[in-house]
Amino acid sequence: MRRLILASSSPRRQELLTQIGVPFSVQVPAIDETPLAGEAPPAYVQRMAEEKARAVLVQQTGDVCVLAADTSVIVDELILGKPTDAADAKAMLRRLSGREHQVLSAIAVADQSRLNSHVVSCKVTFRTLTDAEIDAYWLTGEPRDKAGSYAIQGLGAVFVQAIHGSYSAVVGLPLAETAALLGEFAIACWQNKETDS
Ligand SMILES: Cc1cn([C@H]2C[C@H](O)[C@@H](COP(=O)(O)OP(=O)(O)OP(=O)(O)O)O2)c(=O)[nH]c1=O
Repeated sequence: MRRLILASSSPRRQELLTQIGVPFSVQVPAIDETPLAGEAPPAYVQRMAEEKARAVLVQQTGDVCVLAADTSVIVDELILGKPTDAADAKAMLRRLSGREHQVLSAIAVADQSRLNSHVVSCKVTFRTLTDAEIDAYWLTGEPRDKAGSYAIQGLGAVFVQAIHGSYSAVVGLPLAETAALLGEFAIACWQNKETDS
């Protein structure tokens, strides 16, 4: 029986994969997440997801499949990852205030013979944020480990006026595309068909 490993430290990705009924174990990838000079955002997120998958795959033996993902916020042709500190987070949130931005999420699945990956784009529109709100949001702790310094699934939901595209992609794992990609590797979703919702 083929085992699936989720190469991720993100609790959101674990929850999302669990939601679609795919059994998996977790290993945390260690890679350098610095963009290359002039690297286009879709190429960057795809490379990150592929490198995370490869980093965990090389440590495995047997019939193993590895899934990894990467999420970045794109605005003004800038790639916004996780903030380095309070000032960085607040600058990101001021930049996102009152306008539309793009969220790019890449997924990669690899086994010992091949690696397939896919990039999903979603548009998110924020209402105007005040400086006081941005300060208060930073103090909640939520922005610290989130690309673009917000979480659509959390307190940051109050900033979101519109979303065009995959909600799960913004949270960190595009589920329709993940199910399809896992299917290409003979890993089915809905393996636990009981639902508590
Ligand atoms: C925009 C947005 C991002 N995020 C999260 C998803 C990702 O966990 C994180 C982006 O950073 P990533 O580098 O994609 O992932 P990560 O470092 O958290 O985890 P991994 O070990 O898999 O590399 O931002 C949200 O949770 N909600 C949001 O609305």
